[in-house]
Amino acid sequence: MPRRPKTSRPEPADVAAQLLLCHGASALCVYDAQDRITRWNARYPEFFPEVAPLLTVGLHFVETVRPFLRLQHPDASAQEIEEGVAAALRRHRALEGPVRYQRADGGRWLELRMFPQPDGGRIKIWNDVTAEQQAGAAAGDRGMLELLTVAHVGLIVHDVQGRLLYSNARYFSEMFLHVLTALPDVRTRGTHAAFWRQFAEIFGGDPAYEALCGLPGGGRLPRPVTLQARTGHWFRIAEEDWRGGVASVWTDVTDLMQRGQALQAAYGEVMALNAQLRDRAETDSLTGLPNRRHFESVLSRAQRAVDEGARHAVAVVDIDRFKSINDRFGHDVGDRVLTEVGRCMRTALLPGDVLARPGGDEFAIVLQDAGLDEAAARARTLCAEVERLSLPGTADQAIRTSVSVGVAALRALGDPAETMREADLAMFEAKKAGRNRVGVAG
Ligand SMILES: Nc1nc2c(ncn2[C@@H]2O[C@H](COP(=O)(O)OP(=O)(O)OP(=O)(O)O)[C@@H](O)[C@H]2O)c(=O)[nH]1
Repeated sequence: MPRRPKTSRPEPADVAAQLLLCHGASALCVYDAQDRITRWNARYPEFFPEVAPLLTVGLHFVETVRPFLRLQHPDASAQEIEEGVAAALRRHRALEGPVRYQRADGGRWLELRMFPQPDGGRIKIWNDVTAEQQAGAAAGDRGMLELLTVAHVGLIVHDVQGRLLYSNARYFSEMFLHVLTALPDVRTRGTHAAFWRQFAEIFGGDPAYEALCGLPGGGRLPRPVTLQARTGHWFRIAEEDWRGGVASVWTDVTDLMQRGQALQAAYGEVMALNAQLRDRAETDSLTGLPNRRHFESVLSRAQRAVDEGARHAVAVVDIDRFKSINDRFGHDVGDRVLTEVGRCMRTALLPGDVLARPGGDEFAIVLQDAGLDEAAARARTLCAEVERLSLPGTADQAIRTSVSVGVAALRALGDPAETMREADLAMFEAKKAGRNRVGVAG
């Protein structure tokens, strides 16, 4: 469905007026700050026939009251009429909540609402509630409707033909405006079905609103929906069958949604912190390599893979005569040597190999996809790379170092700790044989 251009957005107050201009069931009259009539809809003169012949833009409120009072009180003096007019003007200006009254001529029962406008003027809306008032059975509903007038939900009821029957002040003054500011043309479409149809047209393409587009003929929502108006407010809308028509209840859930989002953000932060803690618990802080704990879980995984047919080997690496580096250059330089040897070996290994620093000047490796020969060859590469490493010790003296390595192959259904001990022994053999070399277990 094509979207309508949203360039000529009406002002909320204007939209409010438009809404009632189109809803046949209500009379609407707009007054400026000086209580002069600026707009009205077709129902207004129908509701107030005595005003009809006078109606012009700029007609003052009191001019609408005077003829009515004269009609109702033909024997009243001019002063009494003027007192009545003044009282009516005071009520007009002081009106706040909805008022339900019967016209003094004994005709319609009306429910009057006033919506103050930013320019100091006001919109007055009258609903004809005669039928409801007269139906004895409706007495209970009336109480309920009065309750809903002050409730924190928006309520709108459409009759069996889909025409607006009732809307409480909250729905109209607060909630509907959030949506209506985005609806450019409500004038020609007054029914419930038309509302949803237009709603779908405007918001089509947005998944939250797509659900609404699927309504058959704009009929009642099959289940409640929560959606965000273009103003940022969130609404939960639930619709129920009501005497052949539809009752729609709009609840502003902005607060709830914002709290939910804040909660979700906090949950995300906690999860990120947990991940950080887990990382820290498994990382050697000096070299950034996996620590003993991490290595043990990698070793167990490698053993399980070998049990299932893979070929992996392990290696134990020990820096040669590391104590003397510490003694000659200090502990800080010793630390840097550990870090650099670690970095050098990491670069020399294959990406799938896992290099860890379990502690001291010792490293441990799981060599992926390697039998004993392959493992020994990769270990010899490590020795050669570390031997080439040159690190600044003092101003005039570079540090050269080497490593001794022991390798062993993981055996299917074997004990990985036992294999590590074998690699350790092979490393000691390499040390005994003169260092800077590889010992092979078995
Ligand atoms: N700078 C530094 N030194 C450490 C660290 N952990 C252990 N060491 C030192 O590393 C040295 C290990 O020495 P050994 O393995 O006993 O012997 P070596 O000097 O390496 O000699 P060989 O192993 O026989 O070649 C000890 O002096 C420890 O104090 C560390 O985190 N930083």
